[in-house]
Amino acid sequence: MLFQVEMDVHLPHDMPAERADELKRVEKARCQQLMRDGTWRHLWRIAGRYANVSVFDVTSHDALHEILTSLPLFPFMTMKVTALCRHPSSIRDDDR
Ligand SMILES: O=C(O)C[C@H]1C=CC(=O)O1
Repeated sequence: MLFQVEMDVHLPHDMPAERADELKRVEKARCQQLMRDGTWRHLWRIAGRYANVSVFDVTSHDALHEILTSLPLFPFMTMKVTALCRHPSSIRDDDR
């Protein structure tokens, strides 16, 4: 099951820089682990914002919820989730 997830990051302005850097470091490691295993299919920065648009490939809604809520930056992000389905004109076999 594919889902588009738009994530907006809102780190508190008074968060110490070392704490923010550490959160970003562990978030990056987790993200790249999920990308390597095929769960986090796409990751794009939204130009001009501390936000991304991502595509996740998961087995269930519950699996997506578990992944998103366990991200290190989850407490500091707002997320918008959109279910995706195959477009009839797509030429990509893995778009499902
Ligand atoms: O930077 C972001 O968009 C937030 C988050 C998503 C991947 C990652 O490494 O951090």
